[in-house]
Amino acid sequence: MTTALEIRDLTKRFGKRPPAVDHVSITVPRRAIYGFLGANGAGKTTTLKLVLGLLRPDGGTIRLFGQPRGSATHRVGSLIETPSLYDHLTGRENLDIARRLLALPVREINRVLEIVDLDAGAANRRAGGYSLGMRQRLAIARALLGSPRLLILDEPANGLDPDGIRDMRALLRRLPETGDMTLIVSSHLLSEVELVATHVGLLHRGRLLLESPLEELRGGEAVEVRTDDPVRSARILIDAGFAVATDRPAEEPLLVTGAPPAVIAGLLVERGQALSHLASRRASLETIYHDQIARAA
Ligand SMILES: Nc1ncnc2c1ncn2[C@@H]1O[C@H](COP(=O)(O)OP(=O)(O)OP(=O)(O)O)[C@@H](O)[C@H]1O
Repeated sequence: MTTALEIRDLTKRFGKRPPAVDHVSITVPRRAIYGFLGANGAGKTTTLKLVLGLLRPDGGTIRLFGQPRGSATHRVGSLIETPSLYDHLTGRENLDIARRLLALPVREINRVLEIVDLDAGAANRRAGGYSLGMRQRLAIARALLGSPRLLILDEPANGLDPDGIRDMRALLRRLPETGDMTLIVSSHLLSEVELVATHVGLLHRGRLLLESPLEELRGGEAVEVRTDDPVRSARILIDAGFAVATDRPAEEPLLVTGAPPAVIAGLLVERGQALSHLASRRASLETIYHDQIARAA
């Protein structure tokens, strides 16, 4: 069995508005770090809450490690929205409450503290005095109690300063190495996801626009093109079936995907466009993201 999470045709409506999650199908392979992307309101949190059983779906199925969600015996750890901690208790005491509820041995606390890199000094201080980054790490430590095989983190880097973001990145990279663990990380920070994810899924207005291993996605080259008439050049390229990023500042070169540089140059020159710059660039997740959103519009 190689799939940690398999979602088919999942739908969730709130009242009479268009569905927040609209026939979404997602496959997360085991041991993946799955970057779940989408703008604010795309439906990421709703999807994750459905996976966790915090909301009831209107349609569709969710399977965890090959079993229907409700009967899955594997523990799923999660951090959804801001961590709720007991501020008057120390980090260690916060973990101990959760540990008792799960009937786990005391040594479990040191294990998870070590993974999230909270040292004894920090663990013995009151959580109320923690920085946001430390709070996030403590909440992740709590989610790791009992060694869940699937860990779901909703925007774990939200609100963190650059140091906090760097620490979180290192932690996310480390997690799958701590055991047979699969990670789903929702985020709108594309550059962050790019640095940690093995797979990405892109949600847009409740629909899944794209799902792919990150490497496959980035395999496509992006080509920068500058001509004396970028609007006309873009039209020529789009009409020829190539993707042109449409949301870049006018002074930036056009960014084209879907063909090698020579083909793009050949087409533009053939159509009378004066080419002043042509450079090949590895497509960033940001380019791919905006390209996909533009296609869906
Ligand atoms: N409990 C609720 N009642 C009504 N509408 C809701 C509820 N929860 C979410 N929604 C709506 O569903 C849509 C998707 O929201 P969701 O929070 O899942 O998006 P998201 O991708 O997680 O965005 P964000 O990054 O802002 O958290 C939004 O239009 C939101 O207003």
